[in-house]
Amino acid sequence: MASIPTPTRRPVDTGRVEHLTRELLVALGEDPDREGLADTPRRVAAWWTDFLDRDHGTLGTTFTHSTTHDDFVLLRGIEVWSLCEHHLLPFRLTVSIAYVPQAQVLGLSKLVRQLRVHAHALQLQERITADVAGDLAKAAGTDDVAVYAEGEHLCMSMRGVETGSVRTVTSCRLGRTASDPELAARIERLALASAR
Ligand SMILES: Nc1nc2c(ncn2[C@@H]2O[C@H](COP(=O)(O)OP(=O)(O)OP(=O)(O)O)[C@@H](O)[C@H]2O)c(=O)[nH]1
Ligand SMILES: [Zn+2]
Repeated sequence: MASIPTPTRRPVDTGRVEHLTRELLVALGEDPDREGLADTPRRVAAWWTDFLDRDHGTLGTTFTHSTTHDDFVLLRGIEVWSLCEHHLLPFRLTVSIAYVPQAQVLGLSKLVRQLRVHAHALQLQERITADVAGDLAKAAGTDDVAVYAEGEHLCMSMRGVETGSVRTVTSCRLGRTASDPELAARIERLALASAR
């Protein structure tokens, strides 16, 4: 499958978002000065800025892999929120991340931080899945990486086709997590278990 290019973007212009949110309220037929809405543009600008420009902390702590342990490490049940780039509505993901360490192991929390870097953006579920796998492969120096994500998209549950029960599952499997059927099956069984 062709990869989906990762877009770049500038930091949020908070003042402009505040101004435009006021305009949006007017366009929606509201009185932006009424009690209850007067502070809404400021709040909306603050949450966009916090969500998109958040500092996700230190990403790259690795440890030298000194044991004979040669099996995978798998984190499952990681919950993150992202935003659908088509409708600007949230989607919630439950994610599993697995890799087979080579010379180095990564600090476990760093896998979650890297996932949040990609989730806190205007996104596609497929792109998050692929980008997290690619970053992990680079950071850990191994191709044996698998990422599974199960998403509920509000653009499909609260509007549009209004199918609240639908979950979208995506995966990106690299190296032996795709080519070794026994390893692939063991990882997939665990990776999808938290989503059931
Ligand atoms: N592949 C993919 N599609 C997504 C994702 N999030 C939302 N979409 C889809 O983006 C599509 C946009 O379709 P359009 O026809 O342009 O927009 P729309 O008329 O609002 O579509 P409906 O949702 O069918 O009402 C929809 O089919 C959404 O379900 C995602 O993460 N990945
Ligand atoms: Zn959408």
